[in-house]
Formats: sequence, structure tokens, C-alpha cells
Amino acid sequence: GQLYTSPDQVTKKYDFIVVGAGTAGSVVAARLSEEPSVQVLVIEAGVSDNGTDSDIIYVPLLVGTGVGTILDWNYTTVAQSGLNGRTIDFPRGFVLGGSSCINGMIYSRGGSDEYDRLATVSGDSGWSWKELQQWNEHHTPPWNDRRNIGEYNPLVHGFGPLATGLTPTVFETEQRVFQMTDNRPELYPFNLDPNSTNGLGFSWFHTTVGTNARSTSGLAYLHPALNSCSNLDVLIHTQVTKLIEMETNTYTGVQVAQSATAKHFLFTASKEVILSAGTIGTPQLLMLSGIGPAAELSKVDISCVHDVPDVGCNLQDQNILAIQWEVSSPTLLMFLSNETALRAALAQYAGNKTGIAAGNTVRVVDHPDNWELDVRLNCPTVAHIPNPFDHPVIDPAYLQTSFDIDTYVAAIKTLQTLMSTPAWDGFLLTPFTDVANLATDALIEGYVRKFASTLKHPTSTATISKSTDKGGVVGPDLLVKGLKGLRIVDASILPSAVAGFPQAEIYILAERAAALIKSSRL
Ligand SMILES: Cc1cc2nc3c(=O)[nH]c(=O)nc-3n(C[C@H](O)[C@H](O)[C@H](O)COP(=O)(O)OP(=O)(O)OC[C@H]3O[C@@H](n4cnc5c(N)ncnc54)[C@H](O)[C@@H]3O)c2cc1C
Repeated sequence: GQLYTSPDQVTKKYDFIVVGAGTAGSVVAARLSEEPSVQVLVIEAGVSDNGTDSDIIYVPLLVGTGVGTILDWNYTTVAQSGLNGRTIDFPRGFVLGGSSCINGMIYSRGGSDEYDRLATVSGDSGWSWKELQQWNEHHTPPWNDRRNIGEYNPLVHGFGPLATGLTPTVFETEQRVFQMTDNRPELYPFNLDPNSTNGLGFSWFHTTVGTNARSTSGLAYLHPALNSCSNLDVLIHTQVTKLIEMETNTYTGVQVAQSATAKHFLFTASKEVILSAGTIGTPQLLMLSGIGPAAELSKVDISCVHDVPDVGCNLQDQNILAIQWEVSSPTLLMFLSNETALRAALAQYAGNKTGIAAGNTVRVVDHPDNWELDVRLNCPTVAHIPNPFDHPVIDPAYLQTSFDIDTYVAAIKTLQTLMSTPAWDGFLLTPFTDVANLATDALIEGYVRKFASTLKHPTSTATISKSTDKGGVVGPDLLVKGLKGLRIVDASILPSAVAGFPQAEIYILAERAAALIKSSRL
């Protein structure tokens, strides 16, 4: 197929239009194009994933550096009263491949209960673990001679297009974690593989790194389909600005433009528009099209065509906080702050794709000697302003409930206990700065409000629910309730924050969605 960079290049007629070539959108588009009789167009607001900055995407050691660049929408939250009035950067991928190009690459499917909850909430057993576990990635060996026998379970990996693997370089922190699981398995259980039915326990990290480069939804799904199928076209640098009602209640048209002042174009799909613009983009686009909560829409002078109160509400996110200790041995942080060593590592990678740059080191890169905490939050509101090219108003309302704070306090206390086990003897020296003072609940709360931030896993702004439920935005088939021709396939439909890392669930969700569309529309 064709990769277009401007809407005036697109002249064909399409059966399906996918909005957003992100994590989910790339999967759906590639799967639909397997059927030669249908024509598929994907429209992506962001940039190419093969541009001059593409090292940021693909070199594993550069994980995290895409945030704040041209690959990022660069959203910011409104001031968060629960975080002492701070605003928080809220990154989302603005590139073919979406957030799978800039994320932290950690891959864990989550436990079976995660999927069974989706089945219960939607009233469709097709969303249960039993049915969904068939969609899988494939495990790749590391570039070096690290043997990973006993460190993962080959039986819970498969043959899907996405590549994952264990990190090739093992750090002292990891060795000590597993010593801890050896010493006190009843308290700190070893989990052979976080992709099994059990998502809990201490496991080796699986990352979306193939043998030596990041695997994205673009690389794993969209590019191979684009290269091999003439019935799939992709248009980048082009934002969908409005969904168009082509017949009563039937939203099979999209209006697009490259900037607020550029010419606007209309593309129509003979079968469906599939909205995969993500947790922020999807509700924003629905609301711009008059599909959303009437009261919110009237505040921004958009006439409400379909009053769907849950659009843009219920935003959930996970939270992160660094707890640091001074340590006795050199860490990766020292390596990363040594420019000569870093340059040499990147040169080695450029030469033959080996060396420390060829492996994901996300945990130690971000926070050398600490642990990360996930806290589920109860969050309202993604609102927006009418110009589609303005950023939406994002208010995750972090840490506004006692549940959030109580969870943090409990988590930090657990961590303090855990780090005082013998496995850390001789390695941890003193807690770093403020961490030394976390002796009471009140002091912990003060620390949390000062330093907590987003883990960048927002979901649930266009939630799935049973067909008979009044609430929610989509039914179990992911069609927008009460409308025709409009389906949502991305993180926004998840009923609540994922108990783990979301990308695996989003790839799986998109695989089943594509299968559903094929069986109902082809
Ligand atoms: C910095 C960061 C770190 C993360 N770390 C991890 C991790 O380690 N492990 C993990 O599991 N998850 C992680 N995540 C979360 C995970 O990457 C996301 O949950 C997931 O990729 C979201 O998939 P999606 O398909 O819903 O949206 P996205 O992948 O964001 O795709 C949405 C796409 O739609 C496009 N779009 C939006 N609006 C429009 C429009 N109007 N017109 C056309 N195109 C549009 C966007 O440009 C984007 O390409 C991280 C996320 C970020 C940002």
C-alpha cells in the first residue's frame, strides 16, 4: 500500500477508516488488510517512525528519551490540587506506532482476573482470559549469550508479530531482588513469568525489545502489512478533526486537516470508522463531533448531537514515585552520566547492534536504586476546547481521595520493610535525602504530594459496558452505543486502570476487536 503525507494524495475509496496508527490502530488496520477484498485507510496525526529521530524509538538504551520530543503530543495536566498545585507532563505518542514508540517497553499481560473483569463488565465471555490468551507476542533470545532458562516460561509466549524478550544485561539490583525471593518466598514470591495467569510476584522484566531493537506496533504490524498488501494505505501528518454523520446516527465520515488553517478534507468509509486515537484523542474527537456529555459540550459552545455522559469522564491513571537509597556499588546511572562511555555504547550499537545499548534497562535508567509504586486513582474528566488543534484540558485529579493516600502510605511502608531484608545488606547505604524522614504517615503523605507523578498509563475515557447498561460508551462489540458505523478500539474503552502494564492488554484487545470486525462485517 501507499504511505501518504498529505490528504490531497488520497484518491481511493475505502471500506474501513482507522483513526490513529497507534498501538491498537496499527493492529486493527493490519489485521483487516489481511482480507484482500477490503480497502483500509489509516489516518495518523503524528510523524513518521522512520524520520531523523528514529534512533530514539528503536535503540533500547534510549528508552524514555522520546518523551518531550516531536514524537510526543506534549500534553500537560491542569494544576493538581492533590500534588500541591503542580501541573504534570502527560506524554502520548505522536507518531506512527503511537505510544508504543515512546513507552517504557515493559510488557506484562496481567493476570487472568484482569481479563475476566472485562468479560464481566461487558457481559461478553469472549473478553475472558480463556478466550483472549490465544493472542500473543513471541519471545526472542537476547543478543548476547545470556541464558534465560528458569527465568521465563516459554509456554505462555506464542507466535504473534510483536517481539518481546528479557533484558540482556543483569544488574546487581536484580540479583538482590531474586535473592530476596529465595530467602523469604512466603513473603516475596518468585513468579516465573508475569505473562502467565498469575500477574503477581517478583519476575524478570519482559520488554518489547526483539533481539536488539524496540518492537513497536508499527514495526510488528503496520509496516509489514503496508509492504505486502495493496489494500492498505496510511496517511500521516494529518489529524482527524471531526467525525461526520453521513446518515442519521451513522458516523462513517471523517473530516481531516494538517493544521487549523489548512484545507479540510472529507473521507468516507463504506463500512466503518474505527476510532483508535487513544485515551485522550478518542474522547476529544467524539466531543468535537457533538458526541459527549451535553452539559460539558454546552460550556464550550458545541451543540450536542448525542448526549453520552460518560465520554471523557472516568479517566484513570497509575501513579509513580521514586524512593532512592545511596548504594555501595556502581550503578547504571554512573554509566549514563559518563558521556564518553555512553557515546561508545551508542557507536557500538550503530556498528553491530550489540552492547549495553542493545538492551532495555528501563528500571535502572529511570531510578537507579529504587522501586516504583503503582497506585490506582479515581479520576474524572478529560474536557476539551473547540479548536481540534488546541490541547484538551486534562484533569486526572491525582491523590484527591483518602484511598489514594492510604494506598501510597501502605506501599511505602511495605517497601521500607522489604528493603531492610538481608538481601540488601552491604548494598543499600542510607536513604537518599527526604526518604530518610519518612517515619510517619503524615511525613509520607507530604513526600507523596511533593513528588508523585503519572506512570503514563491513562485509560477508561470511553468505557465498555453491557449492551443493556445505560452507562458506558461502547457495548461488548466496541460499537458506540446508539450509533452506527463507529467503533472504538484503544485504551479508552478499558473499564478501569490495568493492574499491571497496559500495552499487552491493548495489543490483545485490538487483536480480538479485529477478529470481531472481520466476523461481523466481512
Ligand atoms: C512515556 C510512556 C511510557 C509508558 N510505559 C509503558 C510501559 O513500560 N509498559 C506498558 O505496558 N505501557 C506503557 N505505557 C502505556 C502504553 O504505551 C499505552 O497505554 C498504549 O500504547 C496506548 O495505546 P493506544 O492504542 O490506546 O494509544 P496510542 O498508542 O497512544 O495511539 C493513539 C494514536 O492516535 C493518534 N491520534 C490521536 N488523535 C488523533 C486524531 N485526532 N487524528 C489522527 N490521529 C490521532 C496518536 O498520534 C497516536 O498515534 C507508556 C506510555 C507512555 C506515553
